[in-house]
Amino acid sequence: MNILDTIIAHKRTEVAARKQQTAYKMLETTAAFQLPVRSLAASLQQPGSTGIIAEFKRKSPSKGFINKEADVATITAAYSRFGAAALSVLTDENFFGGSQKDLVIAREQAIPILRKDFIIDEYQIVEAKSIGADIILLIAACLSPAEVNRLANFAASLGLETILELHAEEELGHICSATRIVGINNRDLKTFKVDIDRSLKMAEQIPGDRIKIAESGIDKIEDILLFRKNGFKGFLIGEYFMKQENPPMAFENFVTQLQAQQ
Ligand SMILES: O=C(O)c1ccccc1NCC(=O)[C@H](O)[C@H](O)COP(=O)(O)O
Repeated sequence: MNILDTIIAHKRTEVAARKQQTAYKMLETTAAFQLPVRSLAASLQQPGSTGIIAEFKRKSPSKGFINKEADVATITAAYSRFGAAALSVLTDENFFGGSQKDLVIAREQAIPILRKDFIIDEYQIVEAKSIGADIILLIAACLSPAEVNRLANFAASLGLETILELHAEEELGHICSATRIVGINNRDLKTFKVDIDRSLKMAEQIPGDRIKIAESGIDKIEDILLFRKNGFKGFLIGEYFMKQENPPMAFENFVTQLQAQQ
């Protein structure tokens, strides 16, 4: 089994247990469930948007702990204040040290929030809405095209947006009408290998009416400028900021330099 298989096997057990604990109907009663959804598509297309989707990430299977003591309120507030187009908050506990509570805290910010997790079941999408997420992620490497279609349409029925994440050409068939936003992950989730050119190699094959996001391994202004030249509107960045001694300051400096190049 590769790491992705391990994560998904664990996720199935986790979701089954949570379904026993909290019924769908209960999830729909939270205050966050009623909150208006903020659009990632709109945020990324706003003139002058940095396009940065800043990820709050304490640890990862590839790196172990990146920033064990990171404070979600402080860091997400700074990301929002200094110009992130959206936030990504990991809610997986076992492999990424995240939590649903982190997302609830980050929801104080006025920008769209991605629930970054391994979604395999409608229940997790209702959960995402119940904690205030605006966007969910569907990963082609662990879902069939029919599952992506079903889950993305279900998310849309709740008003949530979906990022469909691809890594390989064979996954292009997962794109469907409900997946308007397509991310290309430069990281192979089965081997952890990062190839920053992966997004560029696949860019041309993504239909022109989709909003393209480059994900993982981004640590330079030049990367973003090159992605933009190739039609990308969004840039998902986690580790680069989270591993710095002062993630808010690192983020502010990065955005200042980026804006100087615009
Ligand atoms: O980051 C990992 O090690 C990882 C391992 C297995 C599955 C998913 C994984 N990461 C999810 C992501 O794709 C990233 O968190 C996201 O794109 C940000 O990447 P980075 O800027 O390189 O932290």
